[in-house]
Amino acid sequence: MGISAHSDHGLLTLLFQNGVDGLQVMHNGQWVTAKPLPGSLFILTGDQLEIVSNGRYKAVLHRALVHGGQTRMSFVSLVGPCLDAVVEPVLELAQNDPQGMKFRGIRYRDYMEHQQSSKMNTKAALDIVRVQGDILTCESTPNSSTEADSSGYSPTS
Ligand SMILES: O=C(O)CCC(=O)C(=O)O
Ligand SMILES: [Fe+2]
Repeated sequence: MGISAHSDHGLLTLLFQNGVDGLQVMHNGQWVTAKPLPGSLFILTGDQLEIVSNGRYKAVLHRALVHGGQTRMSFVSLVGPCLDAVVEPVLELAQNDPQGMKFRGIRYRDYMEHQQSSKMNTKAALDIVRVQGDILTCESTPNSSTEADSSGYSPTS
């Protein structure tokens, strides 16, 4: 099974492959084949980890290619917060970052629905929460679930 370039919506993804190449990760602007070592698990960083770490941990862009002749199997387990959790950068990380808060808070369920309803397109889903231009300072940043709720975000817009 193949899948086009994307990052996963959760915190971490555990991935176990059957030994047939196909998984590639973007590294320094190039696709690199992540060779499955026998008995090993791959752990991929996801979008929620990028948000909560204020961008310190980047969600890894990855894809899977299929090869004729060999059957490739991959078992995927996504680890994420509970669906109603509002995910936002850890305050201390944002305070220590010269760029301040890089993401707005969002309910995980809304983020997931947004990502699933859009065309799988690299890491574009993160743009819905990315703070652009008007960099927020930690003092003025919505940092509670009630403020995040009133952000005007709509998963279908
Ligand atoms: O086929 C793979 O190994 C990757 C699957 C994947 O990226 C996903 O399910 O999100
Ligand atoms: Fe994935």
